[in-house]
Amino acid sequence: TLPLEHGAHRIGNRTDADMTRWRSQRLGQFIHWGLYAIPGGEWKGKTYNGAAEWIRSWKEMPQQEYDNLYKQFNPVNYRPEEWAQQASDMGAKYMIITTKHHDGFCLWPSKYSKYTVAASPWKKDIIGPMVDAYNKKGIDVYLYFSIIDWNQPDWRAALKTPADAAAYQRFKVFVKNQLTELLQRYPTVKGFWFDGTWDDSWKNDGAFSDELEQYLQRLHPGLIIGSRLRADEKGARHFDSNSRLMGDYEQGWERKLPEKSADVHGNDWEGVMTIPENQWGYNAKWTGHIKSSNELIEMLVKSASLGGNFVINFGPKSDGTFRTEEVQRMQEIGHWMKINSSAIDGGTDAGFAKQDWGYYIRKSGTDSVYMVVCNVPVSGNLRVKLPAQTTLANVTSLEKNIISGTPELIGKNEYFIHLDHKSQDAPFVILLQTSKENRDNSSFEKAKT
Ligand SMILES: C[C@@H]1N[C@@H](C(=O)NCc2ccccc2)[C@H](O)[C@@H]1O
Repeated sequence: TLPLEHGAHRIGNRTDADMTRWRSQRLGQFIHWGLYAIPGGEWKGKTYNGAAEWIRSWKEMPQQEYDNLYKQFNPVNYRPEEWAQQASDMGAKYMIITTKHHDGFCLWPSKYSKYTVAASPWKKDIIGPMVDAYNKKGIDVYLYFSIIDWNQPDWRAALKTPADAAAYQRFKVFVKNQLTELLQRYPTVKGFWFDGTWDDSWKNDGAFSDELEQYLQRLHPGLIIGSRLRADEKGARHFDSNSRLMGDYEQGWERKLPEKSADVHGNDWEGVMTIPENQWGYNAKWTGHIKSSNELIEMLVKSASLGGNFVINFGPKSDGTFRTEEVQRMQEIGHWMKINSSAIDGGTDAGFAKQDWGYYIRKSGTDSVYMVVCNVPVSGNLRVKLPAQTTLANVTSLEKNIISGTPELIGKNEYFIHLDHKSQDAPFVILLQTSKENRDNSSFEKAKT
C-alpha cells in the first residue's frame, strides 16, 4: 500500500454510539429548498430540462436575475412543525436540509455572507426553527453544505494563476468559518452532508479536506461525515489511493443503489433518491418516470437488506408547502412503515442467499430475519435457503392471512413457505426466527483441557 498522509484514517466501520444510531435509522428525508424553488425549473415561459436547483447554470438564465431572486424569498406558508410532523408520520428517523446549495444562498443569517435569508423579505432564520421542530419529533438533523459556491467571488473550480490560489485560500477560510458558525448555531445536529466537491480546486487539496474533517470532529465529537467531503493527496475521492473508504460511510450512491452485498464491501453506506428522475429542488413540471410509494419502499427495503440507509428527497415550493405528489408519498410510505417498520429499524444484511421474491433483513445483533416480499411467485411458494447450521424455529407474518400452513422442508436447510392466495398491493413481511443447529452430533472435537 502507498504511504498516505491524507487517506483513510480508519479501517472498518465506526462502532461509537452516534454511528450505531445512524446505522439503525435506515430511512431519512432529504429536503432541497432555496431560491431555485422560485423559478421551479421555468424561466420567462421556457422550461429547463436539467435539475431545477441548477437553473442558475442554464445558458438562457441571466445570472444577475437569478442572484436577485433573494428579493422574492418570502415563504409565507412555511410551517416547520408541520414539516416535522409529516416526516415523523412517514417514519423518517433523520432529515438532511440544504443550508446552502451551489448557488451560495444561505438559509441561515450567516455573518460571513450577505447572500442570506437576512437580506430577503422573510428576514428570519429558516434553519433554526426547522432543526428545533424536527428534534422535537425525535428526528435527527444533518446539514447539507455545498462546497461549490457560485456567489462567492473567491470560489474557483480550478486554480490557474497565483491570483486564483490567493482567492481560493480566502475561500477556504470562508468555508471553515461558515461550518464553525453552523455548529455553534445548531449544536444538536448530528453531521454534515457535503456536496459539490468534485472540482479540481477541491480535489487537488486533499490536505485541506482532511484537516477540515479533523477540525470539525474536534469541534463537535461524534459528528458524522460521509465520503464525499474528502480527497487524498493524490486527488482520489470516496476511496483513497489504497482503495480504503474515507469518511464515516460511502456517500456516492446518488440516484442509484448497490445491487448486491459485494458492491458495498461491508462499509456503511447511504443512498439518496429523487421521486422524479432527477429533480432535487422544486420543479413545477416533473417529467419522466415518477417513482410510486411501492417503488420507494422496495428501494428502502433493498437498502436495509444491503446494510445501508435510504434517503428520499423532497423539494418544497417557494411558499413553504409541499406538492401533492410528495405529501402522498409521505402518507403512503408512513402507512406501510406503521405496519412494517420493525423490519426496517435496526435492519441490516442477513447474509442469506438472495431469492427472487424479495429481500432478507436481519434485525441487527439478533436471530430475527425478516423476509420482505416484493414479487409474489405465481406458484405461491416462497423458497427459503438457510445458511448451513441454521434451522427455522418459527415463521410468522406481520399481517394476518399471509401464510398458509407450516413451512415445507424441501431439502437440506431449504423450505417452501406457502402463501395464502390473497392479492397484495404492497410489499409484505414475514418474520423468521432462526436458531443455530444443535451441535451434540457435531464432528469437531471438544477442546482438549
Ligand atoms: C444531492 C445532489 N447533488 C447535486 C449535484 O450536483 N449532483 C450532480 C452530480 C452528482 C455526482 C457528481 C457530480 C455531479 C444535486 O444538485 C443535489 O444537491
